[in-house]
Amino acid sequence: MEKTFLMVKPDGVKRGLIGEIVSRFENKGYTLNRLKMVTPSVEVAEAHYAEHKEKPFFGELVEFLTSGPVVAMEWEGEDIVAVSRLMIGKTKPLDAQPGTIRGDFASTMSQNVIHGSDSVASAERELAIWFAEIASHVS
Ligand SMILES: Nc1ncnc2c1ncn2[C@@H]1O[C@@H]2COP(=O)(O)O[C@H]2[C@H]1O
Repeated sequence: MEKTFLMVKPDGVKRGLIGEIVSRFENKGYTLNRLKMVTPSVEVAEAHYAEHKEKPFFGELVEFLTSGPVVAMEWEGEDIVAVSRLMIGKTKPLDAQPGTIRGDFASTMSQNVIHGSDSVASAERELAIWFAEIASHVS
């Protein structure tokens, strides 16, 4: 069974969307294996967004992710990586279809409520960051 890493970002937590987001994946039939609410350290945020290190918005990404508590989760289910990306919707607000999480709740590219791994390899890498190897840095 496939696993993925999903995270309610600080804006989603502040706006009271944890229950709504968790419900969508529960209603879909997926299994929530692990969940924790933490304010990420800069180290964890930088590790999570390592692939965007050279992007002009990297600093903004890290600053945003460390701005408050997030809900980090491991979910499991058939084809969950691809299906959860469909449920999350596109990053660009103009492309995010109504009915998707971002389509329904996000209006900007930078504060978009939820993160979901984009491949099985990313899911493994991100789950290791948030739940194992450097979990001691998550304060
Ligand atoms: N042009 C951009 N400006 C600011 N943030 C961006 C831009 N493009 C992508 N992002 C953010 O980068 C994040 C990378 O992964 P996420 O799925 O968490 O969500 C993405 C967006 O929030």
